[in-house]
Amino acid sequence: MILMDDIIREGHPTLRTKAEEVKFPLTDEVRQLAEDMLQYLINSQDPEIADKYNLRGGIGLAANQVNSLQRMFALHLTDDNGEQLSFVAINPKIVSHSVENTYLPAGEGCLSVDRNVPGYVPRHARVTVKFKTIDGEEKKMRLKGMPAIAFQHELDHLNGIMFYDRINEKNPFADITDSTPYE
Ligand SMILES: OCN(O)CCCc1ccccc1
Ligand code: NI
Repeated sequence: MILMDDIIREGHPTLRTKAEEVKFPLTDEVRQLAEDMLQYLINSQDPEIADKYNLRGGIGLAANQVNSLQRMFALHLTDDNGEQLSFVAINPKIVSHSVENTYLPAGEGCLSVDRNVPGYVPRHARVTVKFKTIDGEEKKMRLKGMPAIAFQHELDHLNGIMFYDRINEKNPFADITDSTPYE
């Protein structure tokens, strides 16, 4: 099982390296890693397991964060309608997005960042995404709200981008044009 010790922290070069397309069919090793990443999120959201293994709660986890350059990330969260989203996105792409932006008024955090970095992180309010599942199935989804924000946070990781790269340096809480806070 993935533990906090397996999650690399800022300063580790893999966080700034672009992940490579995953080849299908998946090797057993890549499949296992994908499953372990999703399991980490499920464990981290279970109070007993998280407490027992000292896991930081997360709704997403990208391969870079466990020192792998496979182009995939796991998401495990409930959307605005209470729908459970739980999947590994392999070779994910944003195929289109809204002009409108959004951001979390409380800012963002990251399992690979052991400090608070205040400021608004501008994200597309709505995204249409494509990816393959562990079983090689092509998926196309329209996301908004927290799922949209999380998908973009994870996809950034696959491109070596950290959430604070997107915060306005001069004024971290500057009004983000064309945007509505996600509250
Ligand atoms: O990359 C995953 N991660 O570091 C865990 C937190 C993910 C996250 C996603 C959206 C908004 C805030 C935090
Ligand atoms: Ni992160």
